Amino acid sequence: MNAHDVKSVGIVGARGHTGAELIRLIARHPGLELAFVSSRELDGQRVTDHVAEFAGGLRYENLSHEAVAAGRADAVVLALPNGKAKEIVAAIDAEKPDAVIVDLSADYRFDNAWYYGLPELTRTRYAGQKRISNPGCYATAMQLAIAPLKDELAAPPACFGVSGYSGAGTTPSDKNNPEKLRDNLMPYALVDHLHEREVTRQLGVPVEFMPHVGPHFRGITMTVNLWLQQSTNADAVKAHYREFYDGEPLVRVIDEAPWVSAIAGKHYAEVGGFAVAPGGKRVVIVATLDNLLKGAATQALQNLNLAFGFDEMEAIPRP
Ligand SMILES: NC(=O)C1=CN([C@@H]2O[C@H](COP(=O)(O)OP(=O)(O)OC[C@H]3O[C@@H](n4cnc5c(N)ncnc54)[C@H](OP(=O)(O)O)[C@@H]3O)[C@@H](O)[C@H]2O)C=CC1
Ligand SMILES: CC(=O)N[C@@H](CCC(=O)OP(=O)(O)O)C(=O)O
Repeated sequence: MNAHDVKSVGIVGARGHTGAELIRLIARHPGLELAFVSSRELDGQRVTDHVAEFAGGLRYENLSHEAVAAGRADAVVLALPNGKAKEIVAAIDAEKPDAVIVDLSADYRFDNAWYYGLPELTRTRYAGQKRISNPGCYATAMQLAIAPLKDELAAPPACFGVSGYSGAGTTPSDKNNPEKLRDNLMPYALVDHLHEREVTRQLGVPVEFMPHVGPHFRGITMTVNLWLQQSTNADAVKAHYREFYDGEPLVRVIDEAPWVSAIAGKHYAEVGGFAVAPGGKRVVIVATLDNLLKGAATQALQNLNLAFGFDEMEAIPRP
C-alpha cells in the first residue's frame, strides 16, 4: 500500500470500551492511521499508556465539535453514548461533508439517509454513502440468527439475550457494577428495547426481545425461538444456515449451541444449536458474539474498509 493510499481516522469517545477496541484494530491496519482521538477525561494522556497495542506518540485530546470537523480525518468514528451525535454530525456536515462518519450509537439507525452497516446482510445496499450507522450489539446477534429464516416465520421470534456488562459502557450504573452482578443475572427493558425496534425495522418482521446483563465482562448469548409456517428438521435448517453464510469469515455456523466464553475477544459470531421441536415447526437457534468486536468495533472496521475500498476483512484477524 502506498503512503498516499493511507486514510486517516479520528475517534470521538476514544476512552470508552468500543473506542479502545477500534484503536487496537486501526493500529494493525496498513491503510489506516489515527488522525486524532478525542476524550475529555484522558485529555493530554498518551494513547500507549491506555492501549498497549498502540505504538507512537499520539495523545488523547478534548476536542470541540468544531475542532473535530476541522481535523484532518478522512473518517470520523463516533463512539459516544446515545443521543450525543447530532451536534457533531452537524458540524462535520457543515465543514467537511465528504468525510466518512461511522456512528456506533443508535442515533441514526432509524434514519433512511444513513446506510445501516451490517455487512453480511446489507453490503449489497452500499452505494458509496458517507454516513454509516453501525448496528447495535444485540441487534447484530438477533439479525444473524433470524435472517436466514425470516421469510418462513409464522410468528414473531422471541429472543432471550444475555450480555456481558461491557455492553453497558463505562458510565456507572447497576448494569456495569460487578458487585451487583456477582452471582446475578439482571433482566431489564423487557419490552420495547431499542434493539427490538431496530431488528423489527431492519428485517421487516416483528421480533420480541428480552435483554439481561450477566457478571461476565464481554460477549452476548442470543437464544432465539422461531415458529415456522412449514415443518422442517435440524439437518435442513443447518444446511440452510451453512449455505446462507457460506464464504462469510465473520459468521461461523456450528452444529452445537455456541458458548459465549468461546467468542470473547474473537471477531466472528457463532450461530448454532438448531434444535427442532417435535412437530417440526419450532426451531431454537443460538448466536454468540463479542459485543465490543463483531457487535461494535470490528463491524465498524468492516464498514470503514467498505467505505474506503479496502478489502472488507483488512486488518481483521481471521478465525
Ligand atoms: N459497549 C458495547 O458493547 C457497545 C456499544 N455500542 C455503542 O457505542 C457507543 C460507545 O459505547 P461504549 O464504548 O461502550 O461507551 P463508553 O461509556 O465506554 O464510552 C463513551 C465515550 O464517550 C465519551 N463521552 C462523550 N460525551 C459523553 C457524555 N455526555 N457522557 C458520557 N460519555 C461521554 C466518554 O467519555 P470521555 O469524553 O471522558 O472520554 C467515552 O470516551 C454507545 O453509543 C453504545 O451504545 C454499540 C455496540 C456495542
Ligand atoms: C448491557 C447493556 O446495557 N447493553 C446496551 C446495549 C449496547 C449497545 O449496543 O447499544 P446501542 O444500541 O446503544 O449502541 C443496552 O441494552 O442499552
